[in-house]
Amino acid sequence: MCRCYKGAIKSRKKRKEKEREIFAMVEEFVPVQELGKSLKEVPKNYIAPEDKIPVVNEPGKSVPVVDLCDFDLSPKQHERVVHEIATASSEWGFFQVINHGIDVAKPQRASMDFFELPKEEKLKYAAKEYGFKSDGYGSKISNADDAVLLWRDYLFLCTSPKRNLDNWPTQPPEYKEAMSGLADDFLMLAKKVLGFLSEGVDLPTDYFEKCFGIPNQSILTNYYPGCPEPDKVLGFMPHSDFGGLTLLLQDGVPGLQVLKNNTWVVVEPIPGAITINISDLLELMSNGRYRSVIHRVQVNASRPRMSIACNYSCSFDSGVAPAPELIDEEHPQLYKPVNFGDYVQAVVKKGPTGKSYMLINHDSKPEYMLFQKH
Ligand SMILES: O=C(O)CCC(=O)C(=O)O
Ligand SMILES: [Fe+2]
Repeated sequence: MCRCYKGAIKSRKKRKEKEREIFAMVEEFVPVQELGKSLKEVPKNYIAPEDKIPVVNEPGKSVPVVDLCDFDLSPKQHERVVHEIATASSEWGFFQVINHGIDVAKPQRASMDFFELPKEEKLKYAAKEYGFKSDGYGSKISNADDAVLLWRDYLFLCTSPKRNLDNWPTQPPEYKEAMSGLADDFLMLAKKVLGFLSEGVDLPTDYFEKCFGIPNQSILTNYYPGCPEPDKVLGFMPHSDFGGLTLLLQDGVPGLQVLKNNTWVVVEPIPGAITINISDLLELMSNGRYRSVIHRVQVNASRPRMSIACNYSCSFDSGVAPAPELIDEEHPQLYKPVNFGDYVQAVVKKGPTGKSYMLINHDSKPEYMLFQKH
């Protein structure tokens, strides 16, 4: 056996060991939905650090809304959409789309019906691993000891390249069909948006889609129960998304906030709209032209809130690098190429806090640093 082959086996083994440690088995958990029913005070391990950043919700300061006109776009409208999406993605990292042609009511109803099932029924689908590798119902995403617990339960589904429908809930009966339909619709919409984003930086329409290759897509449904002390906890800690592009359905209850000029801006829940945000890989691929921005979720005293977040990224063994076409004297290379699997492991190990890691040092060791450009 040649030396490099032995070396490859050894490093594959090491990587598997590392993965096992990070994506460790999930211990039994109490759904937050159950805690919320019985407690008058929140347990200590859910109390989030105090945040001094003010919240603004003024008219005129809100995430841009882009009208997709059911994709019946004249060349002029097409140009407008490209311009609006590219501007929003570099200034906000977030935008909402309306008239996108996707039926969002069915998957939202089916998901809410799932979370309203008795605890015993939901626990049949309890996630077996932390992180973003196995389908299932759970509450904790990271196994880091110091990760603050979120006032949130979730249902995670892998939807591309493989969909293991046998693992998906059988209740409510229409769940699988509704969510599988949403996954297909979101794949199509994500590809169209990637086309607009490519054109927005003068690259061929299929440029970013090709960079992602066969998409790795997942759907994370977040359920934020009403909370006896909503000001002490967070539904989601401030974080940036680690994938390429996130497509999100809100349910009409406010809660999502995005960081803009050091203030939290509420992302208004527009009925039927889809919120889209640039995630870390696309910031990296676009060499910083598009920004993966920090956001968080606040919870309510009495009303639960539900969101459905769909992550579009590349396969775990892909390497991702800034587009050479977007590097020149005026725009020096800001990021080091990264292996997506390593990147996700680093994020899961740390838990969803702060700006995710971006590889910015220029040697070849996979060393992740907190990225602090913005
Ligand atoms: O619940 C929301 O509105 C946002 C959730 C989120 O940020 C995420 O799933 O990454
Ligand atoms: Fe997020």
